[in-house]
This record gives sequence, C-alpha cells and structure tokens, in this order.
Amino acid sequence: MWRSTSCLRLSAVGKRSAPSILEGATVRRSKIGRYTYSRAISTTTTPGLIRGHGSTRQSSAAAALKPVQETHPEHHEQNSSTLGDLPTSRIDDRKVVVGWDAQTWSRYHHIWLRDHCRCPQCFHPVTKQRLVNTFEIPFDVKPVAVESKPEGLDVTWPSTQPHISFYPWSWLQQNSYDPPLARAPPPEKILWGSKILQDPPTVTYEEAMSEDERGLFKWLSNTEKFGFCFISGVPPTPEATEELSRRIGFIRETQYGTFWDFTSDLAKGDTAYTTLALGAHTDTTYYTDPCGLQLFHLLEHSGGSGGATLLVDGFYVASILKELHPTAYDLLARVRVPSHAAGEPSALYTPTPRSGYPVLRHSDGELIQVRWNNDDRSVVNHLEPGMVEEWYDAIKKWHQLLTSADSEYWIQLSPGTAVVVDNHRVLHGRSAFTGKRRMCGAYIGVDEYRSKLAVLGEKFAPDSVVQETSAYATVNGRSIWNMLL
Ligand SMILES: C[N+](C)(C)CCCC[C@H](N)C(=O)O
Ligand SMILES: O=C(O)CCC(=O)C(=O)O
Repeated sequence: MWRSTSCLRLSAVGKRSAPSILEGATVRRSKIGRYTYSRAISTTTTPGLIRGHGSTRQSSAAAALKPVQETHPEHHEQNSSTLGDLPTSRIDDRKVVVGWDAQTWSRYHHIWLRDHCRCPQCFHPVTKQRLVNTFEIPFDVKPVAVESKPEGLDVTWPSTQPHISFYPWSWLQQNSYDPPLARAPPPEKILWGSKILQDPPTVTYEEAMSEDERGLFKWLSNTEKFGFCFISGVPPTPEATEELSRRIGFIRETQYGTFWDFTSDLAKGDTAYTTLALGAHTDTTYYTDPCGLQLFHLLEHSGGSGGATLLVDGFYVASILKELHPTAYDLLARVRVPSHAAGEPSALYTPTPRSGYPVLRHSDGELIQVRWNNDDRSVVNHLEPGMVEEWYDAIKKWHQLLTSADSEYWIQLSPGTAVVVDNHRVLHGRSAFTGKRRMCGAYIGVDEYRSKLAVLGEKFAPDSVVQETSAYATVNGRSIWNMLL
C-alpha cells in the first residue's frame, strides 16, 4: 500500500449494481394497524388476485411485503424455473441453486433459506425480528418448488398450507455465501497526515442542525470518511454544544459526567483537568467498549497561551507502520495492553479481560480500531520475557510515527468551532497551556454513532437492495430487506 504525504485514499471497490427490478410496478398504499406500507402491484397482475401464504392474516400482510404477481402455471415446474433473462433456479438435494448468468451460480442451503424467510409469519414486519422458530425447522427441510419471478425467487415449502417464501434477487445476490458475490464495499475512508490542514472536513452549525437532517448526514459521513469533522458557527455556549451533540444520539455518561464542561482545576482525577500537555491518545481505553465519538468545543482561553489541539489519523499512521515496520505492526495487532482509570476515588475502571486489548484491532484482516493511551496504560505483566524488549521497540516505532511532523495536525480551536472525533480511529491531544481555558463536550457511544449513520443512510443513501425493494417492503419506515438486518 503506497501513501502520499498528504492523503491516502482507500477507494471503494467498484460496486456491481444488482438488476433494477421495479420499473413499471404500480405502488398501492395500505395500512397494517397504525403503520402504512406500500406494495408494488406488478403491471401484469389481475386486480384482486392476491396469492395466499397460508393464513388470511399472513396472506394479506405477506402480499403487502412483496409484489403481487399473476402466477404463471406454465412456469411452475417442480424443481427448476427459468423465465427468459431472469436468474434461473433449481432445487438440489441440500440447496437451491440460482444461476445469475452462464458463469455465476449461487447455492443456498434449504435450511438457510427457510430460516431467512421474511414473510410476516416468519419475520415481524414492524420489529424486524425473527418469528420463525429456527429450531423447529427440520434439518432436512426441502422446498417442493422454486419459481424465478421478475422481482425475486419464490420458494414453496412443504406444509399443510402452502408456505411461499420470497427473496428479492438483489438480496440473494448481496447475501450470496456460496460463493460470496459482489458485496457492497465498506464506506470509503480517506487517510490523512498533517496536510489535511489545507482542507479539513467541515460543516456549518446550520447544516448540522438543519431539520431535514441532510446536514447531519453530511457531518457524520465526513466523520466516517475522515475520522473527524469540524462544525463552524456553533454558538459558544455549553447549551448549544450539548444540543449539537445530541443531534447524533444520546450522550454517553461516564465518571466525568454526561455533558462535560471542564478546566484545569483537577475537578476530576485526570490530567485532562490540568494544564499539562497530553500526547496523542484515544480516550476511555480502560473501558471494555471505548466511546465512539468525542466532541470538543473550546469555550474560552484567556490570560495565557498554548492549549492547541492535536489530531492524528491512527489509521494513516498504522498504514505507515505496517509498511515500514511490519513486525512492530504485528505486535501491536496481537499484544493486549491493560489500562485503567483510577483518578476518581469512586471509580476504578479496567477493561474485561483485565489484560485489555491490542493497540490495533482487526476484523477479517481489516484495521477497525486504534486504542492507545500510554498515560493510562497499566502494568504489562503478561508478555513472554523474550518479547518485552521487542514490544517496547514496537511501541517506540509507533510513537515516533504518531509524533512525526507528517502525522500531526495541530489546530488552535476557538469559541464557535467544535470538532467531533472518531475515538476508534483518530487520536487527539493538546499542548500545555497557561491561563484560563474552558473546554466542553461529550462522548457518544460507538453504537449510537453507527445507528444514526445507518438511519441517515437509509434516508439519503439507501443500499441497492433497499432501493429496489422499498416500494413493496417498507413497513414502519424501514425495508425488511435492509442489508443491515
Ligand atoms: C474528556 N474528558 C475531559 C471528560 C475526560 C478526559 C479523560 C481522559 C482519559 N485520560 C482518557 O483518555 O480516557
Ligand atoms: O483539553 C483538551 O484540549 C483535550 C483534553 C483531552 O485530551 C481529553 O479530554 O481527552
């Protein structure tokens, strides 16, 4: 992986869009209880012809969640189905095989398909929770028929009342596991060094607070892409800053309080409440689940100097460490680092397990979290004796890269400009200062952050499956085929 001194772009893998399948559908709105849902009535449907899915309750609701399509008996073959240029489908001994084209096939275990049925009898359309009892599905369950329809695959299961499960083609394609097909690429991340100062991600307070949430989506999308984002034009009050923080989600309360407004008076037992310089670190490394976002807003700094804010892209620095010192990178990815917060008499935080977590946490080989605060690190007593010096060499290399001029982005915050930081990626710090300096802000949990981003994504950038199914599968404002379910 090569890098520039300014930004490194981890470009998104090219998306392969699944066939759009709702052109020409007529959408009819109806109600389930207090929820409005819409269903696509295919242009070929004979009005009033709603295929049952067993019980009356299920058939009307089930029909609401999928396009009503006139059955084509001539295509209703026992164990295979093909309709022109639609994907083919056939029943094998243990799996249903879908043919996307002459070279591309996916195989879905019968039990997997049955377990993932999303008809209202098997999957609650409002709560999006599984209703089918997975453990009552016979292990050797096998469809009696499959049918390739314009919108997706119909699978008929053996039961006293015909139970037909419907799966949109785009959903089957995105969830193909045998083999995995073109999955939506992860959100793009732009790694940066000190040159980000030329054009740092910023939104205005008006954008962030706008009623339609489009500006909020821009703010959080920037944060997801860069690991931080400034908010300009924020009224320099704790009240406005707290309201801004709560736009993202509820604030995470900690031993430092809920919304914090602090200065150098050791009001809390932490060096943040002093005038000392703080090296680049992530916060709450001593929690089993460190906070996701951290928002800072400098309200005042008078009668002194210093107190500049430091930001460092931990993913950028990790990419350099991996390139220049792969052995050190590997150690930081494996060795657990214990930590604690013990400055408040009423609190003594340590993570579970006590040995803590690696500095660089990965999932499926991808770096997903940086967790580093050398000041809060506890006794390292679990290293193999032969690894101790190697580990210190590794964290020294990490520290040297973290503190290099190429990595450090220093800014002097001022009242009116807040900054939100992804505490799982971007390290922050500050220079020592004199005078009276007042900073306020809040922590937001990582799940609250990701949830808000997901909800805004549904609204402003729905995934391809939601786009293609929302006309007939949206209940309570959410498609039952959302790829996050
Ligand atoms: C942000 N606020 C001033 C409230 C608390 C700062 C806590 C800093 C702590 N050493 C850590 O790294 O988690
Ligand atoms: O005072 C600052 O600018 C930042 C303090 C800090 O690093 C923290 O609160 O975690």
